Amino acid sequence: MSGEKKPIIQLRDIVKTFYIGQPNELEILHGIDLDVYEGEFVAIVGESGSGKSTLMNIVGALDKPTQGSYWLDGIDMTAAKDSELSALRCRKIGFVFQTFNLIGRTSALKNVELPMLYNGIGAAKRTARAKELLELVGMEKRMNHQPNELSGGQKQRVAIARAMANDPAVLLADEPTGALDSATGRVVMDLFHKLHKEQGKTILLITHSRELAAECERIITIRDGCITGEVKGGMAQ
Ligand SMILES: Nc1ncnc2c1ncn2[C@@H]1O[C@H](COP(=O)(O)OP(=O)(O)OP(=O)(O)O)[C@@H](O)[C@H]1O
Repeated sequence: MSGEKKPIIQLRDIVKTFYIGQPNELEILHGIDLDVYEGEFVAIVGESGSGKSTLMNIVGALDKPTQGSYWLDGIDMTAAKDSELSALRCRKIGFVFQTFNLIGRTSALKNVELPMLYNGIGAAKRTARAKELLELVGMEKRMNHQPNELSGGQKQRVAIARAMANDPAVLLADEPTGALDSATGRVVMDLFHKLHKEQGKTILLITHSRELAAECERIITIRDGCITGEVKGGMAQ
């Protein structure tokens, strides 16, 4: 139907159990249902150990649920073979981690080019897009610097440019400001707002910060592996 928003992420009855040696198993997620719509900026909050990263790993196709179904941008991710998942991850998901996870001993530019290299994009196009993205995040003057020559906030801006490289369906950010002081965290959060507003990016943000979560459109609370609350944030109309 026209005017209706398209769900980008659809999770149904997601259960995740970890086997910690026979006969013990630990059920961490107990039947999560969640829809995230195209262009939404959603925060996931919850106490330490509540299952946020476990859920993110499933959404990011880094891990499979024990039970339930997961559709990403119209693709049944639970039916995808392991051999297909890495290509899907590369094209559909942009990851931003607390600890940046940039490749050392290579430039910011090459770091941003890397996901495009994996995606089979030619050298000239890769470099041009990486430069554009570094400009978008205000890092064009540092494109030849290696990660160890950058501040934490600068590293995170490069990591965000890298996450955007293949124009993913969704940006997954797991505590992206967790290793930054509050002023630098503010710059990074403003960058997510910019990508959301100007590029219409769908963003799923895990944060411990209730203040940052309150800036998003929707705030989902996870407690002991269940979604226990959902409220509109400051950005919601
Ligand atoms: N591979 C694993 N094997 C066994 N237990 C695990 C595994 N991964 C996570 N857990 C357990 O699952 C629970 C949820 O962990 P998770 O990392 O998802 O929490 P979180 O909400 O992201 O916490 P934090 O905010 O501290 O990062 C924890 O009790 C953790 O010990």
